[in-house]
Amino acid sequence: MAARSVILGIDLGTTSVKAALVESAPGDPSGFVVLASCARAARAEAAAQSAAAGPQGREQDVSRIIQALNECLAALPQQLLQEVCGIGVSGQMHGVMFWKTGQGCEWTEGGVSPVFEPRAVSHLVTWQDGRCSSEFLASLPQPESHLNVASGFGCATIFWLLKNSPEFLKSYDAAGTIHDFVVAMLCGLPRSLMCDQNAASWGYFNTQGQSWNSEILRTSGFPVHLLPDIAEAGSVAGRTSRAWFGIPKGTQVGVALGDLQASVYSCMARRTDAVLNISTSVQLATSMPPGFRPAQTPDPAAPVTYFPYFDRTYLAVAASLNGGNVLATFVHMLVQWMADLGLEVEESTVYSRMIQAAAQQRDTCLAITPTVLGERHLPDQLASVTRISSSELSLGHVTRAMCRGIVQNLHSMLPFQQLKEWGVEQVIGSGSALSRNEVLKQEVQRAFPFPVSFGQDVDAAVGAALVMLQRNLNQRES
Ligand SMILES: Nc1ncnc2c1ncn2[C@@H]1O[C@H](COP(=O)(O)OP(=O)(O)O)[C@@H](O)[C@H]1O
Ligand SMILES: O=C(CO)[C@@H](O)[C@H](O)[C@H](O)[C@H](O)COP(=O)(O)O
Repeated sequence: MAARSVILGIDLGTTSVKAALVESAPGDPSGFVVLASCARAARAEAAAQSAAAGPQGREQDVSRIIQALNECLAALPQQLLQEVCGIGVSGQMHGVMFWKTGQGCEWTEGGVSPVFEPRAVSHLVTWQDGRCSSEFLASLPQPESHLNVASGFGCATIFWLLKNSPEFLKSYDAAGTIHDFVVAMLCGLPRSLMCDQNAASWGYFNTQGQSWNSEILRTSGFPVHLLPDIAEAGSVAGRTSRAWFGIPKGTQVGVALGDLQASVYSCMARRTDAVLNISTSVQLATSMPPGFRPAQTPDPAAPVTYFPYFDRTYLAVAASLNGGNVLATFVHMLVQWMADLGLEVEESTVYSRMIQAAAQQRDTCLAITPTVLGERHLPDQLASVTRISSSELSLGHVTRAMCRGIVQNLHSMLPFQQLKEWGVEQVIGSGSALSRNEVLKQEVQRAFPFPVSFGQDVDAAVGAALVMLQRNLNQRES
């Protein structure tokens, strides 16, 4: 029997790590089947390594993210892992971590299979980080890019560290996103490699020229030696330097992709589809026509931005900072209040009870603007609650209003009627915050003037695998 072509897809998200094993299935309408998948919460939030980051700092412990990745791989069927012939990796964009070349990890051979553990690495400063104030961002040089620079973008964070913790930066000679780090460790790359999807999410990257604004950065004293080399999205970064959870040594590993682009790749069946991803954050994306080029002078007040996709095409994206993290903040608040009252309740219990209560509460007059993190185009618009009446304060009312508020906030960024004018005919939902929340699904279906269907909850991992699968198939045809 011919060897199977199984591809492993990985998504290193902000809240959880997902992994999926995908195989080509010519007889299936989608052309592929998901043989197995796994998700593990990373619980990686950690105190900022630089005290100057203040309460707005948002950092994650890389060893906890890798631990969640190892748990996912260990939970996948061993006999399928042995058949893996390619690995696709995606993850939370914008964030930046640092490591020492050649010392970023240590491979331990003691267990069932070699695994790598992070060693000389920093925390990951994530896309939710707010240490860069508006004043600090205004002090930075003007980029030559179609995208503005916001707090939580890799280059902004590096500029902040250069000013506030210069000694910290001197400890490292490599940088990348968490998913670039995983690819570099799996392949033993001498230098960090990054595709344009993630480079654009750092700022100071020109997608037309496919290059960093090196001169602008160098003139400002930016440590340009830390910038990763650039490679095409969908290209191969290298081959695994060891066997890994039964996956053979020498397996091809793709250059790491953005989580949004990987989700879109797995969900968008037709160009007229829009993809709504609600995970820790929210993105509503639709593809722009081939040949489309974004204006090179971005409007900081514009709620819709253009993300590089594949083959020099772009996605129009309304990217809200406030998605599942709003619900998570509410849940954490309730758990904290109950602890203050002497009661101990599991977060999972709160999620299930609040969603159940809201499902019974089909409507509410309570109105919640959920922007606890502000928005990149409106950083000072924080969350608010209006139309509060004593009869609408149940857990069901508040949860229904929160779910509705998340969707309405997105609508205020990209009016759904605009999608119709762009030729969109249906919306595909993705992301765990959506797939695990019937009330959020109801509010999405109510808000959109089109049919809405829902993908899987490991969409970015499946998308990362499909990019590698398609590459393998193209290689065989050529
Ligand atoms: N037990 C649960 N029930 C319903 N929703 C949950 C539960 N746990 C987490 N969530 C939601 O899922 C979101 C995280 O989705 P996920 O896809 O894991 O994010 P990411 O891809 O950004 O890591 C959280 O922000 C929260 O809103
Ligand atoms: O914020 C934007 C875009 O600006 C998002 O696309 C961003 O990449 C993602 O929200 C982050 O990568 C986090 O993704 P997720 O962890 O919420 O899935």
